[in-house]
Amino acid sequence: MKKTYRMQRGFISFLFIGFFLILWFFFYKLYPLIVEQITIIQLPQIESKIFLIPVGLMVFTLFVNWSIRNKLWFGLFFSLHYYLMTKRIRRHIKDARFEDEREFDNRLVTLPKIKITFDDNRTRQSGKVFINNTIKFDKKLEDMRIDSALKGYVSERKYLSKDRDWYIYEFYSVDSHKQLKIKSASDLIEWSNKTADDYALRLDERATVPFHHMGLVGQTGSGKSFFIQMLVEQVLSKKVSHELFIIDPKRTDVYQMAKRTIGDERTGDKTNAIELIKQFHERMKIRQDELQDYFISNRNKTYRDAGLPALILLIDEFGALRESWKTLAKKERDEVDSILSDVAFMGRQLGCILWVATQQMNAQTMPTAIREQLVLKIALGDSDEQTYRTLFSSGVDIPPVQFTAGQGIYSFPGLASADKPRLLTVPYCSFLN
Ligand SMILES: Nc1ncnc2c1ncn2[C@@H]1O[C@H](COP(=O)(O)OP(=O)(O)OP(=O)(O)O)[C@@H](O)[C@H]1O
Repeated sequence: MKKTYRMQRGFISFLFIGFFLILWFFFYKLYPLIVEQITIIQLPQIESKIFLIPVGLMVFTLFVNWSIRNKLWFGLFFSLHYYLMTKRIRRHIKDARFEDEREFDNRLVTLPKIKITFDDNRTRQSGKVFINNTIKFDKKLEDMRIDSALKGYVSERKYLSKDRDWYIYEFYSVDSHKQLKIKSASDLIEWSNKTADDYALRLDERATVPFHHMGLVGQTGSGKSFFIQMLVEQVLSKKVSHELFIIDPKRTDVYQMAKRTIGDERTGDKTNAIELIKQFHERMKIRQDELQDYFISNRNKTYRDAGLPALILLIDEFGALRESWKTLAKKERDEVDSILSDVAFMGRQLGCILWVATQQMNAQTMPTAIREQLVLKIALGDSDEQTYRTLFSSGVDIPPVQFTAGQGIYSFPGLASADKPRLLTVPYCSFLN
């Protein structure tokens, strides 16, 4: 087994303490007996306590050292926690056999420096692990995950610090990812209003995002319908009267909910999906004309500044819907694609927002022109590699967590990049059942 310098120093310290304790014991218990027995020569009197001095000093030094390293000034529980966490990570790094070159086999290793910071030192629900980036370890650290060393936590994202001196692992406690349960629509609205304004949505405890084009993926049972319904509830509760257009080709829960909440006129299924999309596009064109003058005199402003509500087009099961268009003439298919691309491209500033939800995503099910504009990206439950890569980015780093219904990952500019999405834990809205 590999030894580290720190282990060696600890070993020597305890050897030192043991040695002086034995001396002390000898002069305290045995030596007086020997003095009594041996009468030929007069043995000197030796004060046994003197041997306790180096022991005391050593223990004191070790304690001070430990306290500084584990930040005892934050309290004993904090220190113990800090100590155990760093110990596990150090062991993890050591076992990853960083020194695998044969020639080092019988040498001691120095592990990279490790620091841990918590966002809140008392609750310690989330924080960051910093691992020093040294030339010797660079390549290994780059591939290393530390999840198995984080007991009770999951590592969410990993990146190199700006100065490239540290590898940073953000982590969250497994407990803090327990799902919030919301019992009524009014509780949902109250919860949402704590962080979201009239043009924003609250996704989970940590994430609140302004209205934007959204790509949502999730297999059956991933909680996609619940999530959509939660968003719709929020949109409809706003003081600004936003308008929703909802297409659910399979007529599932979302369709029923849409009919109930926004009425038949703006609810579609497979049969009238294209019609509704065109209708939405018409509304966008009207708005474009309306806002033309406004935009000329108000640069860098959006529909919001003009006091207009958002128009949101939600298409559920987009992959399946598009598949069903295969039977249409090519011209017609191209027309719908170009309308949707137009909405995706122009809509944001005009307040014509596109939400597409689908089970799987690949280059065939989702045209690039649309996909590239889906700024808010969400994957609920476990998805396949291709779906993740298509939705987020080809080099996406997925946290190794088993997602249950309502859990997943998201990216949004400024909150989490598409390379390193963050964990999302959607509250469970029991009233939707
Ligand atoms: N946020 C959540 N937290 C906990 N459980 C959830 C959450 N959302 C959904 N669920 C549970 O998961 C089940 C499936 O959810 P939902 O119907 O939304 O999935 P789905 O992905 O739309 O699947 P389907 O395509 O079959 O409709 C629900 O019955 C619900 O009990």
